[in-house]
Amino acid sequence: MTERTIHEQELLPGGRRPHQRPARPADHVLARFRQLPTANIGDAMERLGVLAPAIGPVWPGAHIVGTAFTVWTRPGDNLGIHAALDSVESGDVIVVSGGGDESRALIGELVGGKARTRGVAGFLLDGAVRDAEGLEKYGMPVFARSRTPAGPYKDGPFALSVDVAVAGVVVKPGDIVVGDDDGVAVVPLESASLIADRAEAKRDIEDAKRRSIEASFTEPAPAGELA
Ligand SMILES: O=C([O-])CC(=O)C(=O)O
Ligand SMILES: [Mg+2]
Repeated sequence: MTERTIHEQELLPGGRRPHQRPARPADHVLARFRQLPTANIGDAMERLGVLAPAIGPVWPGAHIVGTAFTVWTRPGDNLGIHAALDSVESGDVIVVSGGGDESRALIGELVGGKARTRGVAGFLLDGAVRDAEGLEKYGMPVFARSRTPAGPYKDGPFALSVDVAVAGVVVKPGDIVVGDDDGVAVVPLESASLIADRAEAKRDIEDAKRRSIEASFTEPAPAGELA
C-alpha cells in the first residue's frame, strides 16, 4: 500500500493506519461463541446485530467463529482481499463490504485456499462467490449473497481495517463474527462477554424447554432427528 493510500485511508469513516492493530477478543471468549447458535446470540443482542437473510452459507454445514478483519472494496473487485491476506492473523474472518454487488464473485477456491494457509477462519462477503465445491473441499467457510461464475476485477480502490457496513450491520475490526446454518450474527467486541453470558442463559432456557417438549412427544421421532 502506498503512503498516499494510507493517508487517504485515515480520512475514511472508522479509518486507521494499517499498522494500528485493533483489539482482539480473548481465546476463551471466542471459545464460548463456538458453542452458541446464532439465534441465541441474536436474541442476546436485543435481536439486533443479525445480518439480512440474503447472506447465507455457501456450502451446507459451514460454520464460522472468528475475529473480523475488514475490507471495504469497490463492488466486484478483490484487490483489497489480496492485500488483506498479507495482514491477517490466524483466526481472522475476512469481512468484505462490497456494496451488495452480485454480478462478480469476490473470491473463489484459490483465494480460499491461500486464506487457509494464513489461518483465516472464514469469509463474510457482502457480495458474491464462486468455486463453492472447492471451498467446501478446503473446509473454508464462506457466507455470501450469491454465487456466480463471473470473476472479480483486481484494480481497487479499497480500504483495510476500517468500520464497514455488511448487509445492514456495522462491523468493526476486532468484532466477533459467528455464522451457522441460520445466518450470521456480529458481536461488538466491547460487549462480547456480556452477550456471551446472555446467549448462554438463553440457550440453557431453550434446552430445558426442548427437553420438556420432546418428553411429551407421543410418537417416536424419526431416527437421527433428536439428539
Ligand atoms: O479469480 C479470483 O480472484 C477468484 C477465484 O476464482 C478464486 O479465488 O479461485
Ligand atoms: Mg477460481
